[in-house]
Amino acid sequence: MPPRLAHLRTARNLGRSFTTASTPRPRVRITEVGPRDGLQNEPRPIPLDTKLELLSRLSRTGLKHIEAGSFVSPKWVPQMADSANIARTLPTRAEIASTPAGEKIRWSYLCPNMKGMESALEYKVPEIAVFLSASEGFSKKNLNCSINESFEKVIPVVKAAKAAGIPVRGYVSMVITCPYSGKTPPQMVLKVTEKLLEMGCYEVSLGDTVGMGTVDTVGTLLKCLKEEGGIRLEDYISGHFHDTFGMGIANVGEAVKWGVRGFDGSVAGLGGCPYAKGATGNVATEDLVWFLEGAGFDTGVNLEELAKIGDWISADIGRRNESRVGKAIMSKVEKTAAKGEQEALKTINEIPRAIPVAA
Ligand SMILES: CC(C)(COP(=O)([O-])OP(=O)([O-])OC[C@H]1O[C@@H](n2cnc3c(N)ncnc32)[C@H](O)[C@@H]1OP(=O)([O-])[O-])[C@@H](O)C(=O)NCCC(=O)NCCSC(=O)C[C@@](C)(O)CC(=O)[O-]
Repeated sequence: MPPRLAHLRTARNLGRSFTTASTPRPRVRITEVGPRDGLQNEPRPIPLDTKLELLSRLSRTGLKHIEAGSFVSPKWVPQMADSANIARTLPTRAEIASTPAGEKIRWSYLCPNMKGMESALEYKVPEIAVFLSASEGFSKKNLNCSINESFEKVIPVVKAAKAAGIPVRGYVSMVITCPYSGKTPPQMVLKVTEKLLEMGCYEVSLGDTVGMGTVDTVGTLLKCLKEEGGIRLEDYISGHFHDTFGMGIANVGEAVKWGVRGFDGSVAGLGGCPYAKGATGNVATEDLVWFLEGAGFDTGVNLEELAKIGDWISADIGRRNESRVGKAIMSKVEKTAAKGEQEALKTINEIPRAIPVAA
């Protein structure tokens, strides 16, 4: 059998075993980045109340890892200037501390340096993320320093977080290609990823910041991390795919094939990066959940609720809902709305939750 078909057979077999009634479906980790990555690039100021409402609604979907804000310079990213208010307010709202299943929600905040870390410590945030680049050009644009200098800045941040018992997630940006430096060598991504893991990040999220990755380039990168770096992709790597070229979900599929079990999504596909012109949002979380559930995984996320949130936030901030799955679900809701709420819900629930890959 040619290698491509052999791979399809593996996927089918996986789909079958995942959907056997007696075996629990394997879990995937989803990090919702909409309130941070999604909103940080919005040109108009978004009221704090809208952000809090978004976080509150997301907390009721089953998502348990949500990026709530960013302790960065307000001159650089004005939209995130109210992150301290968010960090101060969230712990006062007991009703959104846990998912509907009772799991504690991990609100996370970006911290580029010790000044950001001071805020994280002041507000006792549950988690932080540090972010570096695999390309020198983007490092300069995004962090105003070289890759080596950015390491010097995050080492004390990670140390301080560990001393305070705060888990740290790492990001590597421009893992495939960079608008300033060109193609990123996978070995460079490996080097930065290894350093972040050695420092003590519990996982590293690989950012295809400009969404130019394809299944081939993503596969080549993951092969390098796995085979040259010996990194256990299922435990230590998440995929952070922007959907600028419409390849996001295809790249998630490729990453799943390589064993990656963590993915970032942004509700309604909100987003872009202030220092990567033309980059659009992440893979929409609705699309991610649909795809992963369809492949036999358990995301723990209520897709209908998520679709409603995507619809609401897009309308509220005046942008297009970029989630095709979200729009499809909402059109079902609208079409059946005349029949009453119960009927509408029944129709949504008819959408297959887990489509076996083998079907
Ligand atoms: C990193 C810096 C701060 C360096 O910025 P800088 O200008 O080199 O830093 P500085 O130390 O010289 O400080 C300059 C001013 O910023 C202040 N400052 C300094 N640090 C902070 C802080 N933490 N919080 C609040 N204020 C801060 C500092 O106090 C000072 O204020 P001034 O004296 O001029 O009034 C700056 O470049 C910055 O904030 N950049 C923003 C980067 C960013 O947020 N980018 C978007 C997120 S990354 C991303 O989206 C990619 C990702 C993660 O999603 C993955 C992917 O898709 O690839």
